[in-house]
Amino acid sequence: MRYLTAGESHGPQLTVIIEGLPSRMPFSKEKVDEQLARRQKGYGRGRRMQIESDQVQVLSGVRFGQTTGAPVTLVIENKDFQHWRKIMSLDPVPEEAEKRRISRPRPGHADLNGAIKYNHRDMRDVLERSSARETAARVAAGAVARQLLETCGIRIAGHVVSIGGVTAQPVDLPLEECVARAEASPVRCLDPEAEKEMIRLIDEAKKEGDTLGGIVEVIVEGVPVGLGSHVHWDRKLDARIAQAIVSIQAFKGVEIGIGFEAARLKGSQVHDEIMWDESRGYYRRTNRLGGFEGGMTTGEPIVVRGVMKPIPTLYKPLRSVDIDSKEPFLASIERSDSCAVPAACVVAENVVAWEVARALTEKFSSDTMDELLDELKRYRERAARF
Ligand SMILES: Cc1cc2nc3c(=O)[nH]c(=O)nc-3n(C[C@H](O)[C@H](O)[C@H](O)COP(=O)(O)O)c2cc1C
Ligand SMILES: C=C(O[C@@H]1CC(C(=O)O)=C[C@@H](OP(=O)(O)O)[C@H]1O)C(=O)O
Repeated sequence: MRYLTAGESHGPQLTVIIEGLPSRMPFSKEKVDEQLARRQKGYGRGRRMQIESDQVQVLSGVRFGQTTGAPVTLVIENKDFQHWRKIMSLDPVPEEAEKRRISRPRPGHADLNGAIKYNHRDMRDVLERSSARETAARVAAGAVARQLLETCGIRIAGHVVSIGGVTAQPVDLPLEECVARAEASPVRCLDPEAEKEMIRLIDEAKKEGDTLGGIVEVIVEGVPVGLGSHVHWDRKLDARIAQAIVSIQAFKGVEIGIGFEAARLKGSQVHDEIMWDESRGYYRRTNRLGGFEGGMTTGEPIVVRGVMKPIPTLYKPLRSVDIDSKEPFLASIERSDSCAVPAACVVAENVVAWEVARALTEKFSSDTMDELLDELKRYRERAARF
């Protein structure tokens, strides 16, 4: 399974082409739209989210509620495009291009590196594609992968662990309860006390023209043992998930299970003892390693965390240099979010869903959904008897 995304933040639309899905997989446009709507929510977002109401148009690969096995094309309209027609024109509009040219790169954004690399004197040509608007397309692809996982009995949830240094107390709840609590929280946080403080901090940062980052956690339950492989670096599923997380705009770090904490603990405090009983087969007494050993799933829940830096566009801008005059200036101000951690949590869930679904289709015959389900069932039985 693979996909490509295309589209600019203020261009007419985003496009995703997904290739390699099994045929005869149940496909619901509503379920994709549901994930897109979740991504648009979250306390701390800017005015753009009031303009957009993301929904997919399904242009290929689906018929009568099922995939056909052909590439699936999804399109998401940028409603904001109507305000940017001149600025995003395909034809030359020299006076407009000069008037709206961005020459003051924002620290922390792709502006300057991208302008030098692609030789653009107008940094909008970089900004438009580096923008996290593209995450809508990735969530759409992930939402399709999620439907594959659902059919295989694999469930996924995400929540916000911290914002601006305020950390939620850990909770030990069934997955469904986590989902319900996260959905009800404006910051997708499971701890009501931390939630209040996070909201206060976001308001404060916004008032000061500043921004906040944080940490999100994604949990996947019901995965069979042995997805991914120890035999080669680019088949390790934990590594693929790490790449998927760090590829989300503004994500700077990733932890699997206890992650960085493992550095200060002894082996006896880190590794998960192996147990067996008649009803469960093999299982781990604990799950500190977040469901992975040797790049393969252990069958315990996958637990992965991602660290998001604060949004780089500041209403109280940092110093930068104008690329025309080379004079110091305050960086450009673009309309912006003050905290997008809750929204990014939904992105993280969906990019993880994609990687797990891809690993499933690599392990099992997956031309058709029936073959995949059949092999998965037999494999689960074999693993239990092993
Ligand atoms: C959901 C989401 C929303 C974002 N919103 C903004 C924003 O409004 N303004 C901004 O400057 N950066 C925003 N970012 C982050 C930038 O897109 C990102 O920092 C930039 O592309 C540079 O990439 P890097 O931080 O990964 O190096 C957002 C990121 C995500 C995941
Ligand atoms: C459009 C989205 O996020 C955008 C991501 C983003 C950035 O620089 O990454 C900057 C902002 O764009 P704008 O200036 O148009 O408001 C965000 O709104 C979205 O998430 O759908």
